[in-house]
Amino acid sequence: MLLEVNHISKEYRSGVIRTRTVHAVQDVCFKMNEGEIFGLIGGSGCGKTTITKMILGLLKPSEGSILFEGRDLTKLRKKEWKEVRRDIQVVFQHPQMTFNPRGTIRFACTEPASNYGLVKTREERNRLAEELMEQVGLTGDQLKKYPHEISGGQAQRLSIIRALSLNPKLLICDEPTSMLDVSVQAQILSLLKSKHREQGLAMLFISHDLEVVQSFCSRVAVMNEGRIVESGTVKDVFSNPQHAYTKKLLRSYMHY
Ligand SMILES: Nc1ncnc2c1ncn2[C@@H]1O[C@H](COP(=O)(O)OP(=O)(O)OP(=O)(O)O)[C@@H](O)[C@H]1O
Repeated sequence: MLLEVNHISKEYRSGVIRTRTVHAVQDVCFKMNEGEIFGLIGGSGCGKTTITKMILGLLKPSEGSILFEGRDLTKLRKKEWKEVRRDIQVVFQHPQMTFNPRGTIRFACTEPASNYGLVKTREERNRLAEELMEQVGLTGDQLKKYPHEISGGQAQRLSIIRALSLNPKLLICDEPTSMLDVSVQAQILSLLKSKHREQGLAMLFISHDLEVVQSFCSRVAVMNEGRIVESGTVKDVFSNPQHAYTKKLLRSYMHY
């Protein structure tokens, strides 16, 4: 088993005078096999990003455990996290935000591999940058540009390819195509699919785009108000939804 999310919950407390508790994630469980593409769907505010942040160690669950290859991520020390984070990479909705705005594309491409000492010399960095650019169909002269000077689709392709330069076992895709127009979406999905095939990459694919999830994922979990209300193979969930919320979600998608 690659990832086991066991009964995790997360509460946020906000407000100073009138404190308010938001139960963002409640008793969520799911498992992912090596090389699997697992979809997480649900409406806005249902807790998808909170789950992502907990898997990445950016937030600590209030309860529960997250096992990655059998290691409990909620108990790792900072130094141990650096090792694990090489195996768990993430692609966000807004790729530009993941790049340092003052660094060139050349710097952005090679930053993760440099941080892990995979490329050391200037020549190695340049070679890697050119290789990565080629893989996403960008030309060498774009290496001198800054992140804001390339298109959203180009930036997303780069953020994927640079995350994959570390050869991770799990890629978390948090709404990776929702800001892009349809033709660019297709390019991103085909890039992800080919990496899944070539590298046996597992993906946790978070999206509210049911069409994409249906064509891309093998299993899916449906979230509503912080809880998983239903999960199963994409085929079963989409053809025979059991929970009222799933039926409602699918009705708007395929006139169920
Ligand atoms: N830092 C925070 N403080 C207080 N409440 C928060 C915080 N972050 C998220 N929440 C609340 O927790 C709930 C879950 O948020 P989360 O961002 O995980 O949902 P989501 O499914 O990713 O939503 P979206 O699709 O809109 O990004 C929401 O009600 C949100 O308002």
